[in-house]
Amino acid sequence: MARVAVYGAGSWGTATAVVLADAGCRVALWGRRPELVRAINTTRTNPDYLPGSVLPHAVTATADPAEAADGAEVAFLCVSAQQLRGALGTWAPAIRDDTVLVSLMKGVELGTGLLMSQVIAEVTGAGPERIGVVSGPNLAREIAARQPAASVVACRDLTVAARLQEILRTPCFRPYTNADVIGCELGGAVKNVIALAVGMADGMGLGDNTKATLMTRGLAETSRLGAAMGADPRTFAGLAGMGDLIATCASPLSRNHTFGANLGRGMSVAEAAAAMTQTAEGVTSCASVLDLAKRHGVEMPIAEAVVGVIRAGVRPRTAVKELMGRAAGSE
Ligand SMILES: NC(=O)c1ccc[n+]([C@@H]2O[C@H](COP(=O)([O-])OP(=O)(O)OC[C@H]3O[C@@H](n4cnc5c(N)ncnc54)[C@H](O)[C@@H]3O)[C@@H](O)[C@H]2O)c1
Ligand SMILES: O=P(O)(O)OC[C@H](O)CO
Repeated sequence: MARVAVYGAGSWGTATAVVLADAGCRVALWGRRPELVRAINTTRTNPDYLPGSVLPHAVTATADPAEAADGAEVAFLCVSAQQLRGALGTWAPAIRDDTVLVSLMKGVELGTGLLMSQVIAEVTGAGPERIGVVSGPNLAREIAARQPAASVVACRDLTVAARLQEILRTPCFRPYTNADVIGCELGGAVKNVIALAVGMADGMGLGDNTKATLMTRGLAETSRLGAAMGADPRTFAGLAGMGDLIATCASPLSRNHTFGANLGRGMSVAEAAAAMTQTAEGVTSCASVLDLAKRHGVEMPIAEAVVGVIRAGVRPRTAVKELMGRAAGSE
């Protein structure tokens, strides 16, 4: 039985712990707050982040990073993207040098423009053969309810990706391997920004043509940035690209979509933020995605429009007018 650790007992960390337990692993789930750890171990649920889902007995929560790391072949990391660097700094001393480190996150670090795999490499000094990523159309509540879904496990070393595939595979969760770590991470980070835009369109009462346009042109922006960063263009047609974009933009369960819809209905950014109890990663990462685009000389007009709404108080209707008023182009 493989022993694994999941650092971060939020909604996705907890849902991933369920998948890993179903796949036959013994799972240590690290949580920051001792009272939540106690509640998880006594009620077998995570009342704050995944209420209603019963956790398998193979999942044990702990607030001690060393206890979580003990004997772990893989450490899955899952806090909000801007918290990773600080949190990993406290976990890393407890984690063995041969433990594979896997990001479950979908964001870009503000200021540095680093993807989560790059933050992991910088903080721990681990090489690419020890760093993986899981990304795909995986809304936590659906995964925890064991609805059939697929995802991508990426690592530059395909032997490691294949091991991660084995560790995560269940009758309901089907991971595919990929060596394109950057493409998978970009797909996940940028779709959050596009889901904010689609949510705004929904909130404004706009219809399916508008949303299909945002999703398709959003994927074009993602692919352009990916090409500039050395990603494999095929990744964006797969589960970590188009797949995740569709799930997030279409689902009322998506926090990014919900945040955008609240803005589209007329809430201010502060009001929309106050209405959230969980991470809507695109709200912060939109600025770092746009920053990355500028560094690579890539045009990302939808991401720019989202940053305008979130950071500069542009009204969603004005942002739509500006996008439609851009110079005509070719596909
Ligand atoms: N929820 C999903 O459906 C889903 C699916 C796939 C990927 N993701 C990605 O997973 C990441 C986390 O999302 P989530 O849904 O689990 O968020 P969440 O808001 O449900 O949970 C965030 C967790 O991070 C912890 N945390 C925050 N700051 C911390 C710090 N400084 N130190 C330690 N822990 C800290 C919180 O206590 C909480 O447990 C995001 O990048 C998100 O895009 C989420
Ligand atoms: O709820 P969201 O918007 O963070 O999206 C969750 C997952 O990333 C969907 O794959």
